[in-house]
Amino acid sequence: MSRYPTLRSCGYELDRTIGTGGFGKVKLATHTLTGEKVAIKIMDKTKLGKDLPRVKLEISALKNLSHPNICKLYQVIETESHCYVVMEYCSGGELFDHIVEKSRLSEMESRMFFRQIISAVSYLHDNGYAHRDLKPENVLLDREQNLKIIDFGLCAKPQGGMDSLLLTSCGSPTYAAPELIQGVKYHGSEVDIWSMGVILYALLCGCLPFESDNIDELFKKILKGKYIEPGWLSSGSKRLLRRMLCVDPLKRIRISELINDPWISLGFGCPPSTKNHNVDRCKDTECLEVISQYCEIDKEIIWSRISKWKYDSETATYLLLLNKKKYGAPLVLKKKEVSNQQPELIIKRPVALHTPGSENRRVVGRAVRRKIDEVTPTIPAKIKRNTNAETPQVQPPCSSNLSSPAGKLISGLDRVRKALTPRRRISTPTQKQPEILNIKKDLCNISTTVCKDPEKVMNQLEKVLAMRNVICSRKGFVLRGKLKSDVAGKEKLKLSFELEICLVPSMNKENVPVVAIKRKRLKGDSWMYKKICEEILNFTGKCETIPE
Ligand SMILES: Nc1ncnc2c1ncn2[C@@H]1O[C@H](COP(=O)(O)OP(=O)(O)OP(=O)(O)O)[C@@H](O)[C@H]1O
Repeated sequence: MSRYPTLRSCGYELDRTIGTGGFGKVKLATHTLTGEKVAIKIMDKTKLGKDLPRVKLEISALKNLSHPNICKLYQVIETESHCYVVMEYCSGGELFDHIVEKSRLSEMESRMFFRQIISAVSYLHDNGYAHRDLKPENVLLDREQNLKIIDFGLCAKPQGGMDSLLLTSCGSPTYAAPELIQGVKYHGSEVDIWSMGVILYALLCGCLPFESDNIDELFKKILKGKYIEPGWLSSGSKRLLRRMLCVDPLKRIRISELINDPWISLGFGCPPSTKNHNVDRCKDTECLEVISQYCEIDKEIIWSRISKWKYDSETATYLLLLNKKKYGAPLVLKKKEVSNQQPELIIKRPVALHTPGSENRRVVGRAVRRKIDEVTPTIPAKIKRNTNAETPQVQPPCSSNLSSPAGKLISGLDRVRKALTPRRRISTPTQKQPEILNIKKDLCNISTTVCKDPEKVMNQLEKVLAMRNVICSRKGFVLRGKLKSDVAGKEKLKLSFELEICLVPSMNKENVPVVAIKRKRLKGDSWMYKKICEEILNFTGKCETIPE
């Protein structure tokens, strides 16, 4: 029995947990109708307490924003106890993982990522929003290395527009602008520019400009605005960093100047795009046709419903089809076997979020109407025709080419993987074999070792972590590490992460798989995690030579 039956009845098959945040878990799932992967943020409303407004804010911001570098919202589902936010799945990991992987990025690579951040933040500011929690952990990457900003729980939309001043102090201390930590009134756009300066520094230097374990020390450093400029930085990047990390917000570079800074355009020949990007809100007749054939309802009727952008099942199906079209997948909607279950497109309407205590007669009235809606199908789909039939395929403009050299290589490796994989990984504590990676999917946060024995790598890892005072627990080939710190006599979790020993199908004649380590930060201090990962990466190169 699934722990989240609502998600199943709403047409989502849950997979593994891919993240943990302050509000709950983020799970990978499949939208069964389109077969597309999505990320679902699962929040227990009874545990949200005073954070409920933050969740409301995040949802309302995501509903208003549509930009290629902002994580897309597909659907919001609410029950009595839970709130599920279905989003675009970013399979490329956090931008932070790239810093960990490479220690620091080249100027060109940093520029490539940073231009996308500028494009998204400029769009946000143009639409009256300030993010207020920009940091590499809140910047994810999709499968094509497109950057996606997440976590809008601290964003602000000042009523009087972006020129009005804000007062709430928020964000992560290491990325916070001087005016924010002083507790004075500030402009949301200016604090975002400061955080972007910290991000650019982190990309180029692989460390933070202002750092201390002691919060008072950290604040002193931020207020002084003095940081080390490593010798490898170009004069252009140094100049730009100084303009972004300028203590006086009035002298700090503006987003319009940032877009046109010469360092930003170097090698690209033009500034980052700041076009209005609302492409997902456009009417796509091909996708509508697919839905129309599935439901046997006129396209125009369907569009009249979808264009209301309610972020219900219809919005999700439409946006996911658009997504498929973008990457050239066939536009098909899968029919579920007809049991007593409802078709996916007929789902319960989401119930509006409400703050405890705010109930009044109007809300009760709405709730009654909602109850009626819940039993009224949104699209009366006539699905009782062919049970397993699929809608006619609409050929996308460019199908993926499996006969290309890259396609052949991937399918070849896939065969090796299949030959080596005992169907599915048995994820029990007594798991005998490490997971065999699917190199088509699992590309990020993996380091290969020179060792051929998974058990030996596991033992050595445990030793390295024990030397760093990391508390480890092992389940099969997964090692969960926890680092605790003492805050005013109380033990607090500083960091938790997971390391998994996996096998990568090798391309040599013998087909002997390579032992690799897959890493994932679960919670806590990213920069502490980076230090531990650096030791692990260092160790992976020599684990054959480490004495027992
Ligand atoms: N769309 C997504 N695709 C892939 N992974 C995601 C996605 N959204 C979130 N994650 C993962 O889940 C983690 C937690 O997500 P998020 O930061 O949105 O949660 P939160 O509860 O708001 O966290 P916080 O306590 O930082 O505010 C992220 O760091 C990321 O690793």
